[in-house]
Amino acid sequence: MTPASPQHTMLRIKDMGVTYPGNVLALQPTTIEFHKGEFTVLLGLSGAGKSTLLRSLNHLVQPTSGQVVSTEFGVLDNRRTVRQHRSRTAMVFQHHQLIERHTALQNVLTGRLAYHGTWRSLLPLPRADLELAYHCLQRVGLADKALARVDQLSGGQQQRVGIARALAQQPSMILADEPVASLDPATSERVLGLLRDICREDGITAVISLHQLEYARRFADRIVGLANAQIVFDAAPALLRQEHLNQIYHQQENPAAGHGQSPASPAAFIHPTTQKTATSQPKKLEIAR
Ligand SMILES: Nc1ncnc2c1ncn2[C@@H]1O[C@H](COP(=O)(O)OP(=O)(O)OP(=O)(O)O)[C@@H](O)[C@H]1O
Repeated sequence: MTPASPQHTMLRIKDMGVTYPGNVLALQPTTIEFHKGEFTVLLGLSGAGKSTLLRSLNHLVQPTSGQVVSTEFGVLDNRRTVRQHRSRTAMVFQHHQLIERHTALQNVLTGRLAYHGTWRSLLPLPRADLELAYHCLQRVGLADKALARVDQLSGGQQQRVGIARALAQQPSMILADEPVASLDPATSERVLGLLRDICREDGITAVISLHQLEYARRFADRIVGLANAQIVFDAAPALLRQEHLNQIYHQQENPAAGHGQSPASPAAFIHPTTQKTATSQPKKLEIAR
């Protein structure tokens, strides 16, 4: 696939910051764009702010400053645009969040609920929804498990049901928060490969948080590295060097420097498409811990 270009911006984050109650600064005011069809991996230590950034993209976490702007629906500053944006933004969770006693097909069908009003969703869903749900299960290789209860499926199969449910939503964007954290390495690779291939085929913009650097290198079109509540790297995987990893993982070149302080050198922001390098001086961090 041709790398996504800036002209195909899906979502713009403008000076968006998140401070949780208790004055916990989880995300410094951040400006970043996500492009159509791009598979972006968020990397960073635990507590760096990956989930906060990811979940604020559809206001599952409410930003405390700045804006999220959807190219399709506009600024997410009212319930209507948030609802419209969420209807086209599917989520994949670490622990699947499936209804265990229900079948795979029933779970995938819940991906259609965003398209129906509250009252309509109490009734059986239309046949077209059923066919779409089955097709989504076929795409993740689980057509033969459509009528199996999900608590009888393996962890990897359950996550594939989670992906099928996301696809049933016919999303333009998928947000996946550590989707392979509970899976063994072979299953993780299969699930991530499947997700990446489907997103490519359908031109879905994906933002995925991961802990595994090797998967980020292998599957991502773009890596966004976070440390201490701010972005310290944003570029294609091929441009990720040891110095950037030191920043993301807080490894100080000067061992006398304290662990967890802000990076000593400017962070690299290399546009994944143009591969031009610019530098941005990291702001001084004042993070309540
Ligand atoms: N609901 C909350 N209330 C208060 N503080 C929170 C809340 N959620 C997260 N935090 C704090 O915000 C910071 C960023 O957390 P976040 O979950 O975004 O990090 P992360 O990089 O996703 O970590 P992990 O990889 O462990 O999931 C952390 O200091 C965390 O303790």
